[in-house]
Amino acid sequence: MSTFIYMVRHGESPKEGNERTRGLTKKGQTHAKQVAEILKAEEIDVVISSPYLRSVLTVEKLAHQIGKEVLVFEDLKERKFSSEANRVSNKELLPLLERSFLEPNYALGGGESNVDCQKRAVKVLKELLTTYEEKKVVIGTHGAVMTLMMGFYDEKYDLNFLSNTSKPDIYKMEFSGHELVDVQRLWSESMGTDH
Ligand SMILES: O=C(O)[C@H](O)COP(=O)(O)O
Repeated sequence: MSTFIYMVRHGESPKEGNERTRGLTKKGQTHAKQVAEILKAEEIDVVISSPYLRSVLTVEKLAHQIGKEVLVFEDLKERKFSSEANRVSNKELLPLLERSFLEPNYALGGGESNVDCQKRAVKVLKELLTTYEEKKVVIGTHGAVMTLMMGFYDEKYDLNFLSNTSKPDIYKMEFSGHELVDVQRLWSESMGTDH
């Protein structure tokens, strides 16, 4: 029997504000409903999330649908890009990501590198694969940390992959033990997304 990890990148969130506490826009709230609807048939066992509100809110509806609460893991938070508590603008983020995927140890002062972020998030993911062996586990997540977790198992999940993901997005990863055997995208862009 396989273990399934569903990476659910959060829905649309306001483009400004505190990284930890900004929630979902109206459209993002619709995204959360769509996520719950898509995953209804999957018979999910457990719903886990990054501590950031936009991520929790994207998977909360789904958790309640199966009679559970969202379990939050601090080390599943988005890569910390800088020392700022507020969102880094897209204009600053793109060159930072480009450099980070070429130089995985690169970080701004007060921020994390890709290597640091991948290390702490994959540690959690490995623990989850052991704790929830043969179960179906949803993880509410973010673009960079999700790509780094997926990239640990297959290097094709790189900056190009990240650039082609949407908000929200859903990837169903199938594991045999700790080995990744298959990935399917469950979100369809035709459902309306944010980039
Ligand atoms: O998923 C992500 O890329 C991060 O959480 C950033 O999302 P944002 O575009 O809402 O800032």
